[in-house]
Amino acid sequence: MIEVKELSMRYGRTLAVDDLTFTVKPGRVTGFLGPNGAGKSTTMRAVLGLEVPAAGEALVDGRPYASLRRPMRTMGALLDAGAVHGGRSARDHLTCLARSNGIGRGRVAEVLDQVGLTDVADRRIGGFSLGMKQRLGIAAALLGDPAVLMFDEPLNGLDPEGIRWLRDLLRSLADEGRTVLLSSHLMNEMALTADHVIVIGRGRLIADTAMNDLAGHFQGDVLVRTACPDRLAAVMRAHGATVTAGDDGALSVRDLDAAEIGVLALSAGIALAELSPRGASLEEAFMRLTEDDTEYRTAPKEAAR
Ligand SMILES: Nc1ncnc2c1ncn2[C@@H]1O[C@H](COP(=O)(O)OP(=O)(O)OP(=O)(O)O)[C@@H](O)[C@H]1O
Repeated sequence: MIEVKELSMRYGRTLAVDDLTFTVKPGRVTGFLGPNGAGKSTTMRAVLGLEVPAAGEALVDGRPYASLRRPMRTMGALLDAGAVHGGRSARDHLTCLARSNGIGRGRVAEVLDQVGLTDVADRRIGGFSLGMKQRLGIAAALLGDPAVLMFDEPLNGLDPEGIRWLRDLLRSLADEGRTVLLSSHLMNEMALTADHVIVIGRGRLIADTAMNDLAGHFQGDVLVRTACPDRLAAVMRAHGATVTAGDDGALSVRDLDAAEIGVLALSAGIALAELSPRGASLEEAFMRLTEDDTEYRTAPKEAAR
């Protein structure tokens, strides 16, 4: 379990993380989402004890990471796949890590196999692609067989096969009862990968919710077709709707629901050819969540459900 409690982090005058509280629970894949600069990496660095909080704390299995007796056996993390010594082979890199953390050599071959790097294990890391370095970083995180795993943007640099592989790996780690946290600024990637999502913007919590519920919290639009679109649009606008006309003459209507639109059309004597409520897409939900932090801060948190 990872607990972030009332955490604030500063870089000079920048408040990178602002009174952030959330818990990452075992047995599921939790996505950590937010636009660029939202504070995801800074929060993860705080969890690893790499930065000192201005306020609050971050705990791994109830303790600060720095105070863990055998940290690699408790939590594995990948923050920056590029931060490895290019002159070594993948096998040497993992063997050094294993030795300095009291982990048996046998684990090196196991994790190389788990991430699909066995065939290139004796090549210099300097010649690895970003995707291969991501796999190596994930192997290092898995080395201590930890119950908690945390990855910063692990999908970056992976090809479609690599992305599928990582999704399956994260799923199986969560199914084994481990705590899995991964960050991304891409909603669609996360939608396929995570069960639960924590969304932050400008260092503040915006949502902490099941992935399936995210789009449900946002009303989509209503698609309306009629032979008199201009007249109907004017009537709906007069009743507070936001109306956009598509190229095909269909109207996209927000701020009125389908029943209200039906009543307005009837009272104006306008026949409708189609009236279809449409749900918001996850991408749309994410954009709307993060476009204005304060407006959407009332998005449901898990504790309130
Ligand atoms: N070392 C640093 N020195 C100064 N400011 C920093 C530093 N690291 C991050 N910041 C600032 O802190 C804020 C949060 O950055 P952070 O990298 O944590 O965001 P992020 O959500 O991980 O973004 P991205 O998706 O772009 O990686 C940003 O305003 C960023 O400019």
